[in-house]
Amino acid sequence: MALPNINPTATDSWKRLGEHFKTVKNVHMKDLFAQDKERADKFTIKWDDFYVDFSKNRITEETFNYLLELANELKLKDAIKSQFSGETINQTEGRAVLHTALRAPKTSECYVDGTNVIPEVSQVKQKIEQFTNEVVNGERKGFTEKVFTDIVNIGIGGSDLGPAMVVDALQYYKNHLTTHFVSNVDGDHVNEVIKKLNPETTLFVVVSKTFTTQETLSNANTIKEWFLKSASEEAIAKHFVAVSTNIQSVKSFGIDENNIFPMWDWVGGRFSLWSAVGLTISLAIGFNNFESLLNGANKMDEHFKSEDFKTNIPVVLALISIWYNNFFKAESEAVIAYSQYLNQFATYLQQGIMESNGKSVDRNGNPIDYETGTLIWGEPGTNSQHAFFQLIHQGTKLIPADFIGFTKSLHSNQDHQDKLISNFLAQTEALLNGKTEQEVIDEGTRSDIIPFKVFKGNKPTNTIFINKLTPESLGKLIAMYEHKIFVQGIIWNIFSYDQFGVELGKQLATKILKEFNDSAASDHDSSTNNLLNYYKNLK
Ligand SMILES: O=P(O)(O)OC[C@H]1O[C@](O)(CO)[C@@H](O)[C@@H]1O
Repeated sequence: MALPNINPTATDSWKRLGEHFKTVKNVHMKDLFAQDKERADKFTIKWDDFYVDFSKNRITEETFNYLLELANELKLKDAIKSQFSGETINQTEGRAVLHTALRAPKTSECYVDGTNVIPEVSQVKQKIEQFTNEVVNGERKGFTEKVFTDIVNIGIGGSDLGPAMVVDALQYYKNHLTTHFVSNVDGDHVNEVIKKLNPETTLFVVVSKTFTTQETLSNANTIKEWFLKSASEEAIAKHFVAVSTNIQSVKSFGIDENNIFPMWDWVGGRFSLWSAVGLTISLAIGFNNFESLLNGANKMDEHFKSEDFKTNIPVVLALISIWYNNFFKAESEAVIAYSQYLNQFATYLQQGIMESNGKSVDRNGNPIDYETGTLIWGEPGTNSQHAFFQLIHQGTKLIPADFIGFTKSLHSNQDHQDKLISNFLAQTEALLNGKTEQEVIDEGTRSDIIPFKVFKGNKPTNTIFINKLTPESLGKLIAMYEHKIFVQGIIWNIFSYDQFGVELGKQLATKILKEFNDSAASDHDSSTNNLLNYYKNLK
């Protein structure tokens, strides 16, 4: 069964939402709260250790019902079934989309082309577990019989961002191994990392689904050359491992067959941290913690699969986001985590969300005349309050924001935690209520600066309050956003799992690279010709 293929704007619920929008677009949330004492309770989902309050949104019960109708009219339930059952929903690449199978229990079944993939997944997990234990316990050693002290993950995009974000987010749970990430083809990146390494005690994890990515292969080759200055070719087998679907190319690179961790083409790069792509995560925090991360994601999968849409966290967040994107025409969304550990979370989400849903043709290949995709950005609170919150509070743009916080901090310092959470709560309250002119006057403000101190409020936020940052709760949080991406792709009638948009730049870069040794460039547009020649003369 293919995915439903329905133009969302042609549905009754979309039309109803359009009419309804005219009646609520100027309503102030402050008034909605005043009119209904139960509003917060009505628009809060409590699930496991998650408390998701979406009441501070510019929605009424009617809006919410229309949005739920939209999900039904677009056959979201069927689409979810198609995804989880391994159908080829990535139709443009002819692949299933099954990152959920990577975190499914060992006893479950999931078929791709008639084969249950779970046993293979379990085998690779066992390999990850054994390898992790051997490295962490010091049984596996380098070429001079010294134990490993450092791990370098060499990858880019989905082969870097997920592992890098999770290792950083779960650093509290880390063991003695020091982890490094090399991604950019900028040689300064790899060279700065190399400066910190001892070849005798460093393990290199080359992660590339395709094993054709220019950045990753360049970095891996540079590191190999550096390594071979102090070690023999045979030592590569002890120090280099790879994660890829392209076994042949990994072998040609010189990596021992036993050191290859396979993955499958039904795992999209940006959804791959749950596979062997997460090897660096497992090495950094231990296999048990890696497994807890996967279990957390699986709990969110179950919630997403079975929960009524009304109380289904990813579905509700996706629908609200559609409301702003397509009706209020909000262009971007901010993700503000009140945890320094989630410093890289928005950067990580950018690939997942923008590579998936930055599309402008529908599932028939026809141009779309409605907005898709959302610009995602954010930094941790409270730092971001001192950076860009001015624009969210008093700027002209509507920027819906997710506020993510944890009721307990990992280090026991209640004073800091209380201050952090007071900011977390205060900001969404301020964004909701704003400050009226009268309130500014009552503060005794000088009359000529009154307008500058008024806050309109009515700025929407979701509050995602989680008990504690653990591998499991992080797994749930990441999976929550993955499913939000899926729901939005279904509603927008686009294919979320290809990324052809990254190819053109790559092709042109390959062409330009060859031209650096030619005579003056002349077959590009005049701007590119000039820039290219400018570089050639100065490099
Ligand atoms: O793992 P690979 O094959 O090296 O690809 C890295 C990244 O490149 C992309 O294909 C596009 O830039 C991403 O989707 C992917 O995560």
